[in-house]
Amino acid sequence: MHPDLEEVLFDEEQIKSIIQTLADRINHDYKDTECLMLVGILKGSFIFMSDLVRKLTVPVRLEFMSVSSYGSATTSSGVVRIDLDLKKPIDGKDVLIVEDIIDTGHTLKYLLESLGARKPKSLEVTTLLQKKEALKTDVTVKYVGVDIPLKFVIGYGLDYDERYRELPVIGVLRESVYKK
Ligand SMILES: O=P(O)(O)OC[C@H]1O[C@H](OP(=O)(O)OP(=O)(O)O)[C@H](O)[C@@H]1O
Ligand code: HPA
Repeated sequence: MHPDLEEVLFDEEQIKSIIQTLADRINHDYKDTECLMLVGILKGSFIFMSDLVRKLTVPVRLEFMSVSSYGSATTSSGVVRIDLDLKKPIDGKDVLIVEDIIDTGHTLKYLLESLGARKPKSLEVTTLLQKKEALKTDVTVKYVGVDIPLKFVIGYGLDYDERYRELPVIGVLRESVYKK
């Protein structure tokens, strides 16, 4: 186990199984789509997106957006800005936002408002992790991999101060790392 981890929440096998369950639901629900546009939110979703897409059997297109939310390294403030936007219109398309984690929900609320205003045919969200108890907004997430406790997690794309994204497992960051 990485020395900066307090505990591992999900190992590689558990992550794989969570993603397969999500993919099964998405494949079922979008079986009649002409094309599902997956919008990965950088950077955190990059590993989840790449594993999820290989389990999908419906026709897909991949797009990415990058947003920043202001705050400290472990909390977001609610002020969100688009750094990289979609290059093409999404009107009339089935759109699925792909997130690694929903925490306060501020980032997602902003994204839903921004993308919803562009008149997609449908707009839903999948997230690998959700901290239900941390939600401060009224966002609805249809495809949630797993609910996690109120702890700061890293690995499998998730960072602390741009570190640990490469860890193959998801675990809780030791408080001593960010309370130095
Ligand atoms: O629900 P919220 O409290 O808004 O937090 C969730 C957001 O925070 C993370 O991104 P972050 O801004 O850390 O950027 P990153 O994806 O580049 O790590 C995560 O990927 C979500 O986009
Ligand atoms: O627990 C978390 N870990 C990493 N990034 C995050 N962004 C919001 N919550 C988290």
